[in-house]
Amino acid sequence: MSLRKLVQRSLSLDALRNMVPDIEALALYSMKSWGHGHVINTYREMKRFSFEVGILSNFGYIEPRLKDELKKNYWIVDTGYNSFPSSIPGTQYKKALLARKRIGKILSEIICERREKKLVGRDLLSCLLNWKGEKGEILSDDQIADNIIGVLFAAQDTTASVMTWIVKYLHNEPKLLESVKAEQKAIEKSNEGNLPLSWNQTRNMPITYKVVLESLRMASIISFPFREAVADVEYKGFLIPKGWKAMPLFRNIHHNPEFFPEPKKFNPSRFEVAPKPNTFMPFGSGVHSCPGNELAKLEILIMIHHLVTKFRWEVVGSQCGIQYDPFPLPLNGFQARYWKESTS
Ligand code: HEM
Repeated sequence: MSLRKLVQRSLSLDALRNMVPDIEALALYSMKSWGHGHVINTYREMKRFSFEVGILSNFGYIEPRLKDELKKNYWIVDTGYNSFPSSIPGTQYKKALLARKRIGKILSEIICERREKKLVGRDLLSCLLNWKGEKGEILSDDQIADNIIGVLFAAQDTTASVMTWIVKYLHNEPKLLESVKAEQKAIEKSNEGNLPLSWNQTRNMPITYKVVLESLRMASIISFPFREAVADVEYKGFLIPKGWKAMPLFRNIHHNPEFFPEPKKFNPSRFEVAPKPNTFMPFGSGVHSCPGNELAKLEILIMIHHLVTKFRWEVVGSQCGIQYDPFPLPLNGFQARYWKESTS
């Protein structure tokens, strides 16, 4: 089985079904400190949540001590990976390189324990540990660590920036927020306010789901993927010679009025009709399309459920502007004050 298939399997609908209670617990835990009216950087909070979900899907359970170590070092890598590459001690880049080495050691410890105790699960690490190539070859600890870090990286900032945009879009559209709230309150009520969300409930949130799709379109946080023509390609009378780099601009396609009328308008109801093939590709397309798309949507829906049923929020400072981190984000990570719904 190819490595990609392995990642796909660990993130399949079947695997995700069992993760709903754990993701919900992580969402509630992440929102624990909200609601006191102090200013919160929404993006930073969403990053904490998406990181926790990433850890869950990669490892299932890991010892709190190792998780804390992993978290601490991952944040150092996160701060430094995009900084000026310098090996001078004390620079962000150098610190990130050292943290990456420490992550390798932490992962080796986790891998060693799993191998010794013969622990098996459906998480990505278990799948990687059990992987056998066509000739019976297995993955080295380094290869496993690279894959784990790659998936953690692909999972965190992407999902966190989409969630931040959603909070902003809902804030800008009070009527829409009311409809989403009504949908989610009805679910909460049917659970008598304290039962956990079920898988079926997460698959039956039509208004909220359309908000997620429209946010993915509007924000188009991955503007384009990198591709290379593997053969000469003729496209609309132009020749793209074999070996040339090509960048399909998803953002332009998602904002083309021919496919999405009034593209600058946030209008989830446009998704009542399925978009034409190859006009809506927030998770890419083809052999390298995102294997984490269902997990991303699931955690976003769970986050929205608790956000709108438990909190109200007010933006702090300017609402306009975008920053790149490297994905597009509302300026300053959407700073807002959050209050518990029941309190004034
Ligand atoms: C809203 C959140 C997310 C968005 C918008 C997103 C989008 C994308 C896009 C556009 C690609 C590139 C596809 C291409 O090159 O054609 C991609 C690749 C990838 N994504 Fe995501 N992603 C998200 C969340 C996740 C999550 C939660 C995971 C894992 C848990 C994940 C794992 C991956 C991996 C492993 C790849 C590389 C696939 C390959 O090269 O074969 N992503 N993602």
